[in-house]
Amino acid sequence: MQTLSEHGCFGGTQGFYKHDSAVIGAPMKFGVYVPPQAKNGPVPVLYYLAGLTCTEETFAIKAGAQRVAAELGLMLVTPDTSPRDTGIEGADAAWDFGHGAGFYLDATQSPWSARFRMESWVTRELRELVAAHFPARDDRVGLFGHSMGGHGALTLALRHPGRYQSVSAFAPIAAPSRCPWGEKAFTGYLGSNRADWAAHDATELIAAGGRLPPLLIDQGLADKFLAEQLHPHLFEVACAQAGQPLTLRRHEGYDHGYYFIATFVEDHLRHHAATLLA
Ligand SMILES: N[C@@H](CCC(=O)N[C@@H](CSC=O)C(=O)NCC(=O)O)C(=O)O
Repeated sequence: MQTLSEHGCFGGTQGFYKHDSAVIGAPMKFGVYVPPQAKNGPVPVLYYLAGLTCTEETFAIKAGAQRVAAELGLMLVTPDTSPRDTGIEGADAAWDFGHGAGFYLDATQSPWSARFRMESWVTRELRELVAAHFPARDDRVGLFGHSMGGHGALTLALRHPGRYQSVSAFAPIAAPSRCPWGEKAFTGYLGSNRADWAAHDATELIAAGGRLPPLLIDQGLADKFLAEQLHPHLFEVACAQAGQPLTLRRHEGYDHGYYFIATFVEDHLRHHAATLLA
């Protein structure tokens, strides 16, 4: 593991790192905020999965989460959103597919399947790396994310029961099989058989019996992607029918960006802390 940079932040350290990923077969970057409490022993860890076009730096720079993470004693881990510089033809052709748009799944379709293995990287390899190199409690791990990363948080927690003790999302792509972003990504990464998509669709996974810890989701009502891409109402119905506890908060005047996330990020950290620090 290579340290790219480290910065003092609210008594802890915000760092950015790179390692040679075996599952992806290429270097991968990630950020870690280590709170001051980690000087006294391992602390709970909260993974944040970012959205389309973002990097491992976006949340660390824009969300302003470190102050509350330092108060609560939570480590924050921010993975990059895809492999980079893969050389795969078409990987830079669009902002919603390929580089910066890994969708937190392991692609099954060539040529993407050779490198785009974000699910294995985030849930297994990166987690083992963080547990080995940072004062992290691997038995107290939460997961949240935004948009594509909100989809990732919901689906990875559903696909790996018991691995994440707390889950939340900002404006997640909540029914990806039924929106243009998800249809494009799933066709490219998983193929055109829609039956294969359900295992990566949070709404379908809940309907099929998947369960999560009580969920917090925030959604801005001035979000330009809400009507066409996000479909939280479909996820809400699936949760209600399944008895999945969900607090879905809709906020007038908030769009899809990081001003929205910065406004509500403290609530999400406290939601996770209530479980991870209990
Ligand atoms: N380039 C796009 C806008 C891309 C965008 O809005 N990305 C979102 C995530 S969208 C879903 O995953 C984001 O988080 N961007 C980073 C930011 O700093 O806001 C366009 O042209 O509309």
